[in-house]
Amino acid sequence: MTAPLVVFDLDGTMIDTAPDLIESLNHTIAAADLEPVTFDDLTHLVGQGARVMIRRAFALRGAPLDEALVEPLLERFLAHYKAHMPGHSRLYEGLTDAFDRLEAAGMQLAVCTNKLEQLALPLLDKMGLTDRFVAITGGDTFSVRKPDARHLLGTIERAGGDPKRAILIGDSINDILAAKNAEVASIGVTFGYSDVPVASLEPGHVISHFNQLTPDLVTAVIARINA
Ligand SMILES: O=C(O)COP(=O)(O)O
Ligand SMILES: [Mg+2]
Repeated sequence: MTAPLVVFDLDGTMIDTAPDLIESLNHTIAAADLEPVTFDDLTHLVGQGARVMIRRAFALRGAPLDEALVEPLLERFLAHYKAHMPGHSRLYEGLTDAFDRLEAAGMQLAVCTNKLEQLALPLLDKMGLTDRFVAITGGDTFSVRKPDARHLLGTIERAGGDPKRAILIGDSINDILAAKNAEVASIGVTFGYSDVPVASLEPGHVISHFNQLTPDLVTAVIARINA
């Protein structure tokens, strides 16, 4: 039988990237004289990748955004983020111990993030995580991204997994909706960047620390969705 596959979101789930996202976004929008954003703002801005984050920051400030400036602003963001990577980013507590437990139980790990590949791949590398995963997909790996089911299903396919024996661990509506759209099990984490309580999105289960992420929990939440 196919090994169970545990698919992780990146920003706000495995890695606390908020300080770096905020710094790079503020550097970007400063070019248009927009006021800096805060962590609370970020929870409304993040989730659909850097391009959408920039667009949402302009909307937040009520500033018109000239379409011709979107790509130059994105380049400004990417250059700043890459130059400072890994910046202040840190793994959430207990993540690698959870990886060890899941792997020891014969489970495989993968990443499904809306972060662009050119940011996600080097960041995972710098955080020493790349070798853990059988597949890593970003917001531009396919023509669609979370919450579209095809992003998650494409990730599971690349990992050689089975959607009925997979689970997505994520912090935001894009994750939980992608899992629901794909009819894949899900676990929401409370410590990420959701602008609503993750429990209100009705994932299969909610955890507040990675010490709660055990092989038994993964097996139980997957079993429940197939019942
Ligand atoms: O960078 C984003 O906007 C979202 O990234 P995530 O899918 O890893 O949370
Ligand atoms: Mg996230």
